Amino acid sequence: MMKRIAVIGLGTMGPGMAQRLAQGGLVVTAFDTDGAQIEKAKAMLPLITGVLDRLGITPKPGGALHFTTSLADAVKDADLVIENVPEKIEIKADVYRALEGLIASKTLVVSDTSGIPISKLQEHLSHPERFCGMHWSNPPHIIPMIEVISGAKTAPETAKAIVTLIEELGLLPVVVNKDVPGFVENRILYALLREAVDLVEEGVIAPEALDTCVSWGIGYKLSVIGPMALLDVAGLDIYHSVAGFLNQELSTRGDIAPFVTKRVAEKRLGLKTGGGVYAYTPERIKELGAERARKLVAVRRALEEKDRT
Ligand SMILES: NC(=O)c1ccc[n+]([C@@H]2O[C@H](COP(=O)([O-])OP(=O)(O)OC[C@H]3O[C@@H](n4cnc5c(N)ncnc54)[C@H](O)[C@@H]3O)[C@@H](O)[C@H]2O)c1
Ligand SMILES: Cc1ncc(CO)c(C(=O)O)c1O
Repeated sequence: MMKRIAVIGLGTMGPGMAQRLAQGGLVVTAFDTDGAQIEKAKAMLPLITGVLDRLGITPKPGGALHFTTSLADAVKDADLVIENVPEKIEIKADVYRALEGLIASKTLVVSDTSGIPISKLQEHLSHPERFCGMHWSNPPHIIPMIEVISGAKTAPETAKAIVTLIEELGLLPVVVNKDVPGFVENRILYALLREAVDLVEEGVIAPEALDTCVSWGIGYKLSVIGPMALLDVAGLDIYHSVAGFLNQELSTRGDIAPFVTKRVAEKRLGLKTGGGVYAYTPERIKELGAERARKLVAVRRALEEKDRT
């Protein structure tokens, strides 16, 4: 049974992930090279714990969350190290190299990478057998599904231990069988986002209308009926007929749409810069954060409701 977990990198994902683990009874120590990120994480905790409370996730005894500015302190006696630094191989590799002299060879290491192949990341570890992917979704304290991805050199017991940890937390492990870029969730998400951005860029629909179309149409339905089950609901004959002409019409671009590259070049990145697809005031960002957390909690409670007998 794991007891001590180190979270390396706070940012967007780290605070929610660390608190969720702590409330699962683990002793978590979070480290970030940027002290401001540690302060920001501490300031987020009341909101995060409030949401976990509304989800009915009561803190298990023995859990704790500490913050440190020392990597060595963070990983001391850790059973598991969760790497959660930016999605750049070179930054991740630097962390793995720094870990080598600080952790026991039995300590498991996972990456929250959104889609870098685990086998590629394993090239930077002297003990690749103890490394796998543990891909959380944002916000990590609310979304229960976590992908577990083995690389070519991952020992089966490593992946099994991560699956067991996720189950013991009352979360939903999804084992991805092949170490493909983007794994499963993000391949589906990025196919959808590519199509959505192209439709907006081509003037087929405005961003707000697209969001309404997807959130209150297919998004709503998919939260209850998964894609493969939906094939049976719609009828595979319907899919066969529609895909017969539609598949050749869908976006297959291999580059990134100017709609996105333009905004990135102008540092219009979204909530983190006050504007991206939409414009936001600081007050609106706070309102949206609370509103979306409340709605995600309500939807999750509905989805977890056991079928009424
Ligand atoms: N943002 C998402 O929606 C999301 C969801 C799931 C997974 N991920 C993945 O999780 C990882 C982190 O994503 P994020 O959005 O939290 O990133 P982020 O850029 O918001 O945060 C990364 C944090 O790492 C810190 N950092 C940078 N170098 C470091 C180092 N050497 N040691 C310790 N800390 C360091 C930064 O100061 C920052 O606080 C990425 O691989 C990302 O693809 C992101
Ligand atoms: C746009 C985007 N990219 C990556 C991820 C997760 O790796 C997410 C998410 O978790 O929501 C995302 O929205």
